[in-house]
Amino acid sequence: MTSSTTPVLRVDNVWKLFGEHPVLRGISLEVAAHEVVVLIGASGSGKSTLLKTINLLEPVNDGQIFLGDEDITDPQVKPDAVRAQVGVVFQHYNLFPHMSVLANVALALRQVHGQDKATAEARGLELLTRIGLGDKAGEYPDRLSGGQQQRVAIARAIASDPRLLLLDEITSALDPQLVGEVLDLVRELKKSGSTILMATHEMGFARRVADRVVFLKDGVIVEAGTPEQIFENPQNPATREFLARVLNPLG
Ligand SMILES: Nc1ncnc2c1ncn2[C@@H]1O[C@H](COP(=O)(O)OP(=O)(O)OP(=O)(O)O)[C@@H](O)[C@H]1O
Repeated sequence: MTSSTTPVLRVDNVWKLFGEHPVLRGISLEVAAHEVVVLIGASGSGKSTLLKTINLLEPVNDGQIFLGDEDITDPQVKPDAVRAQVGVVFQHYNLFPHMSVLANVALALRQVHGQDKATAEARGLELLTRIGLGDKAGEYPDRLSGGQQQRVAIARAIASDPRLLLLDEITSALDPQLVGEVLDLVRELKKSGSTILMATHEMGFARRVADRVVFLKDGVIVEAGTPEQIFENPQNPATREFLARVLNPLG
């Protein structure tokens, strides 16, 4: 049985290789209920791959991943049953271009959760209104700005109240002036109690939204701590070097 102290997510000594190349090397990580954990690290350090293993888009070579009490790396587990409990948003919003914004948000509720059209669309409209895009429900995605499309993708991911939300570089493809509106939405999700694991290159955002920051280098967790610990008092030389580089790219 899942007790109140069971983490929502527990990654236990996960290894992932592409061919001979180990991309995740013994990753262990927990995300507690209502916690926001932010993965930082250089390009290629394994952030996206880790998120993909949790969503069962990439099989692990070794180790286990638990969602609550369930070992989702057990071959008996059905990926669709896991994905129904885990909302995901990627860098590119992946909205269906031929469907209205509302239909995009309602789709998962209909397909994955078997809701009828009217129920799914009512929930979709409620969410779009909550994120300030109720008036765009009937539009096609290409009529929206990148930031608005990404907010719709987030609305779609949270439509079914997932236990865990995975956000993979959700602002990387956006013009800088559109980043803020997406980040504000994530802060709101945090306030409303969502459990989130996200990868980002936005250090300012990691600092503002994270309960815990995890620094990955070459597939290893080098250091983890509160934003204050990581950004103001990093202990590991590799963390210090990474932060110096990304915070002062010209310095
Ligand atoms: N499908 C794949 N086949 C082979 N190698 C892969 C595959 N996906 C990722 N890799 C390699 O795994 C390593 C980690 O990639 P990953 O995308 O997880 O890093 P990342 O930290 O998310 O980087 P970024 O910040 O650029 O998104 C990289 O060396 C990448 O080239």
